[in-house]
Amino acid sequence: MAPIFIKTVLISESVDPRCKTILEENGIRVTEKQNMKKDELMAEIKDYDGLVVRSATKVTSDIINAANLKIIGRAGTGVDNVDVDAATKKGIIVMNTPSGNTISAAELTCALLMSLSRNVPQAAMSMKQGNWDRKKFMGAELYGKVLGIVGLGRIGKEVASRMQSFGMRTIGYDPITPPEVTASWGVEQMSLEQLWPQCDYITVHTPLMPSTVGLLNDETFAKCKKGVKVVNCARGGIIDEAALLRALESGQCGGAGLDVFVEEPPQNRSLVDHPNVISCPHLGASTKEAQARCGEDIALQIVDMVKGKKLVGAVSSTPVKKIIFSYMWTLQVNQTHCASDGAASGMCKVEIVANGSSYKASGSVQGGVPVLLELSDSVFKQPVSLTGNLLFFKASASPQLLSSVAGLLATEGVEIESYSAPADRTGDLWYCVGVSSLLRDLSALKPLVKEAAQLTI
Ligand SMILES: NC(=O)C1=CN([C@@H]2O[C@H](COP(=O)(O)OP(=O)(O)OC[C@H]3O[C@@H](n4cnc5c(N)ncnc54)[C@H](O)[C@@H]3O)[C@@H](O)[C@H]2O)C=CC1
Ligand SMILES: O=C(O)C(=O)COP(=O)(O)O
Repeated sequence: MAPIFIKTVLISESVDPRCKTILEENGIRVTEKQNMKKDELMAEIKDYDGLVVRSATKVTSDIINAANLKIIGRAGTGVDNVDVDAATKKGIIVMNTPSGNTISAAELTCALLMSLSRNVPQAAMSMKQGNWDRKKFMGAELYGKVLGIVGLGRIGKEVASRMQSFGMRTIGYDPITPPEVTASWGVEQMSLEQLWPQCDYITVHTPLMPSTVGLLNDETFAKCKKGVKVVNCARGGIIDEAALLRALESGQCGGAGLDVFVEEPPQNRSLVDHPNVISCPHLGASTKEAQARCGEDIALQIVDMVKGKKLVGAVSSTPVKKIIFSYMWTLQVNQTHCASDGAASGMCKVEIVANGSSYKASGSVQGGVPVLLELSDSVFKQPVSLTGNLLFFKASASPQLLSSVAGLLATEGVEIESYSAPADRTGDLWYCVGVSSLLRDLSALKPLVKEAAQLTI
C-alpha cells in the first residue's frame, strides 16, 4: 500500500496517553483538545491530517467537509458516531480498534446481568441510606435460567462463555455468524420469533444500524416472557427506549441494565430514574486495560498506514477496495485491471484480470465492518466480514465439502471460526472460512479445491 502522509493529529477525547506517545515517536504532531462544541471542532479540524475520537465526538458530514482529513481513527469499536459514507466520499479512511474493548464490554454486561438478578445497586444505595432491608431485595438465581444473546460477534461470544459458567442456558440469533460456529461455543441459534418467548434475560450486542434500531419494541416485548430482564451494553436505541419504559411500567419487563442511551447523557431521565433500571454512563470500555489497548492499537494502525504497511481496522469502503486487491494479490495476479463503478452508496466493485481470467469482487461496509458480497460468480448467502484470518477456496458444492475442509485444516492445527457459502450451489464456486491461523502451505488443500487464497486483515 502506498504510504499516506499524516503530519498532524487531533485527539478530541480522553484517549490513553500511549496513543499520543506512539504517534509523536513516529514524527506526528499531536494536539489533545477535549469537550469541543461542534463549531469549535469545525474551526479546529481544518489544521489536521488525522482525527482520533471515542464515542462522544459526533463526526458529522459538516465536520468532515470542513476538514482536510486523511484518516479518522476510532479508539474503540462502534463507528456510528462517524459519518462513514461522507468520509468515504472524500476518500478519508475510517479505522477502529474493534477487539481492544471486547472483554471489558462483556464483563460489564455480565455485571449488569448479575446486578439485575440480585438488585445489588439498589441494595447498596439502600444501605448507604441507613437501611437494612432484606425482604425488599429478594433476588433469583441465574442458574438454570435462559439468556438470549442477540448479536453473536466478539462481545456476544464472550458474554455467552462467562454466563454459561453461572449455569445459564445460552441461546441466540445472528444473521452472519453461522449456527454451527456458535454451537461450538455453547450457543444454540434460532429465529428471533423462537427466541423471544424462551428468555428470562435478553442482552443485545449488535452494531446500531437501521436493521437493529428497535429490535426490542412494543411488539417484540409482548412476545417475551412476562418479567423478562434486558441489558443493553451495545448502543442506545437497539432496545426502543419508549417501549422499554412502557414494558417496565406494565411489568412485562422486570428490569433493565443500561449502559448506553439514544442521547448521551440522556436529557429524559424516565428510564434512569425507574426503580427497576440500573444504569451506567457508557462505561463498557472504561477500564485501564481496554483504554490502553485501544489507544495503542489506533496509534499503531495510523503509524502502519503512514509507513505504507498493512491496513488494519479500516471500516470505510475505500479500504474495502484495497482489501479486495490485497486478497486478489494472494492469487498471484500478474496483471491487474481495475474497474471501479460508483455502484450503490458505499458499494465498491473491482475487476481484476489475471492470466486471462477475470475476477470480479464487490464489497461494502455494514455496521462498521467491511464485507465482501460477491466474488466472481459466487454471491455469498451472508456478507463475508473482512476481518481476521480468511481462507477463500473455489470448489463444487457437496455435503462433505465443509467437513472435509475442516478435517484437513484440523490436521494442520487450524480451527474454523466462521463459514460463508455461496447462495447458488451449482458448479465451482467460491467459499470463505474464517480461520484461527493461516495455513503454512496452501497446497495442502489441493485434493479438495480448485483454487485457494488466504490473507489476514
Ligand atoms: N458499551 C460500550 O462501551 C461498548 C459498546 N460496544 C458496542 O457493542 C456492540 C457489539 O460489538 P462487537 O461484539 O465488538 O461487534 P461485532 O461486530 O463483533 O458483533 C456484532 C454482531 O452483531 C450481528 N448482527 C448484525 N445485525 C444483527 C441483527 N439484526 N440481529 C442480530 N445480530 C446482528 C453481526 O452479525 C455481528 O456478529 C457494538 O454496537 C459496539 O459499538 C462495544 C464496545 C464497548
Ligand atoms: O467501542 C465502543 O463501541 C464503545 O461504545 C466504547 O465507547 P467509548 O470509547 O468508551 O466512548
